[in-house]
Amino acid sequence: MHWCSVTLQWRRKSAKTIAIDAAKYLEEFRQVTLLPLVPMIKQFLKTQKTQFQSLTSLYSLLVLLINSPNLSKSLAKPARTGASSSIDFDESQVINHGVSESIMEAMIEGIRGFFNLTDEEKREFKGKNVLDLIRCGTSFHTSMEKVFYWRDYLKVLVHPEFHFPNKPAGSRFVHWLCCNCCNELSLEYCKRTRGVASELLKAISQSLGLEICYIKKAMDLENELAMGMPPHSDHNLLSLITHNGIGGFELQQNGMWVNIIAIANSFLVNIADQLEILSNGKYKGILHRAIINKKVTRISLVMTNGPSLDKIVNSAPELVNNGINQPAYYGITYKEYLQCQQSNSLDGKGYLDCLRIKPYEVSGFVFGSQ
Ligand SMILES: O=C(O)CCC(=O)C(=O)O
Ligand SMILES: [Fe+2]
Repeated sequence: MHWCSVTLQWRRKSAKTIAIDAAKYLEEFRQVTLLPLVPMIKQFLKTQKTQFQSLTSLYSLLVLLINSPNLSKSLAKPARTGASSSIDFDESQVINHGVSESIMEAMIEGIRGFFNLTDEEKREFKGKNVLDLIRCGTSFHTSMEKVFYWRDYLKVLVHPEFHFPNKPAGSRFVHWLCCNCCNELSLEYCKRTRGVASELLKAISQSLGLEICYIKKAMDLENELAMGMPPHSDHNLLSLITHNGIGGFELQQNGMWVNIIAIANSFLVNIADQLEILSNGKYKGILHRAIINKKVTRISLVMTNGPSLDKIVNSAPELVNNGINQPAYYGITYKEYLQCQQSNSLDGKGYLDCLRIKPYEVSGFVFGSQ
């Protein structure tokens, strides 16, 4: 591919960090509506290490930013970055990279199109969790900031899975799930910039006196595997799974992902979340994922068996009312569970974690106390 043979040129330039003091901003720009400083992200950030661990190839996030047109009037002094003794990537530029000017310009225009959407239109992408697949918002972490940043952002996970907003409608910029996405601008841009990053990492390996592919190998970037399904446990009681013999069904054991080689004509049986609740945690919803590769088509049939939709699933009284064990989960209907789990991005056992009762919440009883 042509971006593999880019010649790299480095040019140093001083970096600017743009910061605006909110009070000063108010004074100078009373006519401009102030962005809400109300915390937008108060939600509990779940530990989502699994998602990081699971990504077997370069984890790429595309961050698109737009700044206020009046920004320059109230710039704080550009922050000085610390003295650098080696190449500082915040201060470097690469040219002759092979990504065409037209793609770069069209991306900039596409970004403008996204940020010109009304708040209502963007609402569905408003961010909650750091690892959301698509997340837009304002500033950086508004509930923590004394100085806030006059920028709106859109962050999308673009590799190993490609995600992109489907708005503004009709734009080449957007990701149409239903058509051949290979021609799409944003996908093309991401592929090419990832290629540039890959070349830079080779150059950096060499500059450190290491073998050319050292960083790629050390960071597992060579792996051609892609995520078929990220780590999750199933929402139901029991799942029965069968495959076309390609493998790729993986379970986590002692912190490692293990590929399960299925016996011919067998079903893989997955204990799922409702069984974990019912058994009060004696059975655990199995954390699993599916891995695919570029070469072969993988087919799986997953038969999920769950309770009735309106059934409130609680831990079985026989397992909790014996004076020793306490209920470990809040009960909700299977329907609610399903709706919540399926309308959020899959993140390990995140949703089940929300239903876990913390020891001090059980009728004032604190485990370990007399
Ligand atoms: O494709 C597979 O092997 C598993 C798919 C899966 O985990 C699911 O659909 O919940
Ligand atoms: Fe599953």
